Amino acid sequence: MPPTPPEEMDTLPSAYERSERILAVDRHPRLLESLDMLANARGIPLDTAETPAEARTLVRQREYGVVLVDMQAEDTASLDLMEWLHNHRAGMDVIALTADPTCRAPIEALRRGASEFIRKPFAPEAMLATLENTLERRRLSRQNEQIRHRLKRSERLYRFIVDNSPDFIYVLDAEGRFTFINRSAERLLGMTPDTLLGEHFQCLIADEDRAVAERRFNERRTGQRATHNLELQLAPPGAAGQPTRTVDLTAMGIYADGDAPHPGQFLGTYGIARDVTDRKHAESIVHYQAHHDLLTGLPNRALLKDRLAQALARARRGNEEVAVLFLDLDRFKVVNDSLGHSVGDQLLQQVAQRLRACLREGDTLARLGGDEFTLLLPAIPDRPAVERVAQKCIDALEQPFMVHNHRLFLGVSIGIALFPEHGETLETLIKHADVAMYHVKEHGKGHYTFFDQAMGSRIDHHLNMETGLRRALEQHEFRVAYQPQVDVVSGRVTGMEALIRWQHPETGEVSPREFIPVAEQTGLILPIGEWLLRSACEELLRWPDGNEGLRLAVNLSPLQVHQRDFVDRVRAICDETGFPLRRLDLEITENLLMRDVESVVEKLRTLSRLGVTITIDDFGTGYSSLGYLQRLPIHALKIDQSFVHAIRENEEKGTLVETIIAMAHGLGLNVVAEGVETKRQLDYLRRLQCGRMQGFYFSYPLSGHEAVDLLEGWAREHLASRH
Ligand SMILES: Nc1nc2c(ncn2[C@@H]2O[C@@H]3COP(=O)(O)O[C@H]4[C@@H](O)[C@H](n5cnc6c(=O)[nH]c(N)nc65)O[C@@H]4COP(=O)(O)O[C@H]3[C@H]2O)c(=O)[nH]1
Repeated sequence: MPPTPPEEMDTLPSAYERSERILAVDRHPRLLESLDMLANARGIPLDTAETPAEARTLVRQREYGVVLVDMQAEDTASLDLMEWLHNHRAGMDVIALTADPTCRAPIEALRRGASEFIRKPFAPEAMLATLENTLERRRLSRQNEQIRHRLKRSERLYRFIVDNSPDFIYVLDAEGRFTFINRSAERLLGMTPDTLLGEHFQCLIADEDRAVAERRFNERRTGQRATHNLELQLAPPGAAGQPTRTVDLTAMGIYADGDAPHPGQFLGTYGIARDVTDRKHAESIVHYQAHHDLLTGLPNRALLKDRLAQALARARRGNEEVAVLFLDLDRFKVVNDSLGHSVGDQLLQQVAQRLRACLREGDTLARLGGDEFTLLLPAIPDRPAVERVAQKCIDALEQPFMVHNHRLFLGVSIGIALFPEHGETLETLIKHADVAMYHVKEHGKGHYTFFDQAMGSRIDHHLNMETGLRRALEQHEFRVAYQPQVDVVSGRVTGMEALIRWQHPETGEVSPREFIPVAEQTGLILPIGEWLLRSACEELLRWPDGNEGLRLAVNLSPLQVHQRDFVDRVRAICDETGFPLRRLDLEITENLLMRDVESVVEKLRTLSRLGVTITIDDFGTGYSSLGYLQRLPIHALKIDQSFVHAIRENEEKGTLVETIIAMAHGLGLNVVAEGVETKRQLDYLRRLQCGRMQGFYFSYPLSGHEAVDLLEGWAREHLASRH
């Protein structure tokens, strides 16, 4: 409940300035008459009474300031009246009139409550002067009383205001000890003002602010120059472990004035401290939010820019190099789209944690949004040092992540730009690191690379690519390459994988690794994919007799499968071209199974019933779930080439191939190994009973004519080996 202020200041009685009434008590009417005339002439209101009893009645009815009482010798009634008047109302003046020439009567009158006496007979002027003096004295005394009363009220009002001020109001003596503290000390510090009186102000200041407080208080500034807006942390004694409070403080020196014994002497300090803890806290939250990514707690783009600007300034002064690494997670989007944002968020938090562990003090890791991170390495000694950090990040993210019981595989592509070699400004460096990263993405992901001017701009590149792809469709710049798939048991070519090729009129052949991602992002993969399927079906049917059993493997983008009428489209192409569905092998990636599983399963089942076989491509690199595999009408797993290549490099990784093959056999699936390049790989895979293989060891992807030649050659060899 808010404290209530003291009542409004008393208003003065309205009759204050008016003359008070006088009562004259005398048994002689003539005297009363003459007194009445005198008073009237001066404007003094006067009543008269001839007996004490009449006087008592009037006093009870009206308020009189002065009562004149005539005293007769041996008259106890008038003395009793005086005593009664004195006791009846405090502050009433009783003036005794006496004809007694001795001191006895006046003394007796003063003893019984009279404040003055007038000896009879009296001159009218003397009587009037006495009356007026008495009235004036009474007026002054009342006025004093009123002023004292006002001051008291005013003092109470100011004390109320000071004590109930939300601010901490204090006065220090010349040595810095508290001589006054208002009650807000209790709210602010949890201490009563009494416990602080006499204590030195430093007992409230937090250690780190003591020096600055000492200096500022010692300046003893006053007037316009007084200390304002000094921010101090308070850590009151006995509040150990409590969060400190922050105050915004003013301090004004107090000096003795000209009338004092030592004018100009420093007497102490007066000031106000306002509790700004909550405001500071709110400010720091706002500041934190403005500079950090709230999901991972990492610096955001704004803070990164700030740090980068500082690093560049320092590097310029010291002739140093700075590295900016742009990191983009591989396969994150798939996880996020399929398993939901909660899994995606936790995954990002784990990624941030792992990346943080790769850094030294002074490095800045920032999240720029989505799955993009930027790493700033200030003052790097040389390129290999940057390469080591990049590799460390790649290795750190290569290990599987566990989120909600999902074992998830990510990877990271890193682009690097160096100051000053690749850019002088922060915008250029970030842009070039981004371009380099994009370059990595297009060339196989999971690596790092330094920026190169030849990479051009990412946006230009993307736009040019998109325009180029549209034109390529219209101008028939695509063609199909065929790579044989070999059954190593029978030694025959059992199938051909159709791979798209783009012959760019200006730049020559463009790798599908470069343009397929753009085609997928722009949706152009749909017409391109259909074109490839139709063209390959038509072409295979034109091949010479004897190839009727040859299967056609075609890569499908998830976008194609997610089309509502996907099954009808495949069927229509086979109907129109006359290519039997049972010769078609559709290669899909594991990532396809991340979204709309039910509908994908349904479509694949329909195709499977029609004789189409389904192969999981790049197996082992994506989000693998055996649970899905069991539910799907899959016929084969295609081991990703990275595992096959690993056979050459390191036997240990080769065991992964072993595991995949064993697992596939366990599920009753065929296994195709792709990217077989050496005899050693072939032998190793053969030992593991991998039946089908594909790779440069057998053949590079070929044009249609070359493929036909190859098939004829293999057929001859096969025949020869049989005879
Ligand atoms: N190092 C090495 N590489 C080998 C070897 N044997 C084959 N390759 C290459 O490995 C890729 C195999 O195709 P993929 O894994 O489906 O990977 C394909 C596939 O994901 C995509 N792609 C190609 N054609 C199409 C298509 O018509 N549709 C879709 N959706 N994607 C396609 O582009 C990727 C790259 O295709 P290509 O550049 O043709 O690259 C082909 C092929 O030329 C070997 O022994 N060693």
